[in-house]
Amino acid sequence: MERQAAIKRIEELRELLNQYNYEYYVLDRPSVPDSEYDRLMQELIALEEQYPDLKTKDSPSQRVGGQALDAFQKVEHRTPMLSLANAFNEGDLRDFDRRVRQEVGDDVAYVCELKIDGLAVSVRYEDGYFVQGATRGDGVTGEDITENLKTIRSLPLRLNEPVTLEARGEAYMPKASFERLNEQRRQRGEELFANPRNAAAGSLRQLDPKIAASRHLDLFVYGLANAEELGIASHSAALDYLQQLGFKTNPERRRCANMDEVMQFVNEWQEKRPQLPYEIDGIVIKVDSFAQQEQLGATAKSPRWAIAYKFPAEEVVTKLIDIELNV
Ligand SMILES: CC(C)(C)c1nc(N2CCN(c3ncccn3)CC2)c2cc(C(N)=O)c(N)nc2n1
Repeated sequence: MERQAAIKRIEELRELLNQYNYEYYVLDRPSVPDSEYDRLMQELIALEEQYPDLKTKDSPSQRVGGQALDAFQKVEHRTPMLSLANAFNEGDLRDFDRRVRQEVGDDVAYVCELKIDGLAVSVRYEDGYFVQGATRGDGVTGEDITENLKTIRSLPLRLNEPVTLEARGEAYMPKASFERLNEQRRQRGEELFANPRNAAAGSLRQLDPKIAASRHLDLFVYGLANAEELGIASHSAALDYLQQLGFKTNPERRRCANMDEVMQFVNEWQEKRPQLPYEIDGIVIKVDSFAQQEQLGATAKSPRWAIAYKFPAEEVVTKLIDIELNV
């Protein structure tokens, strides 16, 4: 194909592949079969090989994984990635609620989110383009896993607006991908992954992005590191904004007016947890208003405006029940 035609065709392919990718991996509503997506991707890769100078950093072809790295570079997080204090029962949550109200008064709302059992990551965008992704690490210094994160189809390579931001999220391996991967490893006599979290961590620590691409990881974003700079007033508004930009946010979040509604959400998801296509290990509860978050501040380790309610470990409970019932 001659150059002018190639320029036009590459542009068409990019638009199509980005749209199909968004429908399939973010909306979970594909409009074309995988075979069509793969065919167009192969055509794009061939044209970019014929005209390498036409390849751009947000091209969908970046998702199949490039050269293997020798090592991961270190990345200093501009804003530290804090930890979360844990709650193990309703009493702990009531104590948290009391401390919050003592500080900010009774007019407080919470946002409840499923606590995805994966690996916390930070992703930076400049003028709308994905430029760097890193693991949480120790909260201050993480590892640059940009090339591996590009293989996560629900991570936009370019946002719907040309904004500069840093988003935080949880990379995870869906249960189905985990079962398929362990079945493959079983057949090859390889060591199995104990759970989807370990599998996701092991996959993102691969130096060869083609291996990461083969693991079908996914990502939910759950926050902005620089929300106040962007003039956003609450956590709910930040999540809505992230969704508008093209990120995948978890749909099962709920804004609660008090701790009774929070407990309802916690109990509901403790029951419904097995039906989810991914593993969760609890519920994260956050004060919604950023002004109130500011008032509450953070300890050296974790915010005073958020807490993680941890579910009892699922597998241990079932094993114990098995032993009891099948003695
Ligand atoms: C921004 C804050 C600090 C409030 C925050 N921090 C989180 N985490 C911190 C501790 N993390 C951590 N990881 C490893 C070692 C120590 N802490 C792992 C992420 C969140 C994790 C999830 C999730 N998993 O679904 C979520 N919906 N919201 C979060 N929000």
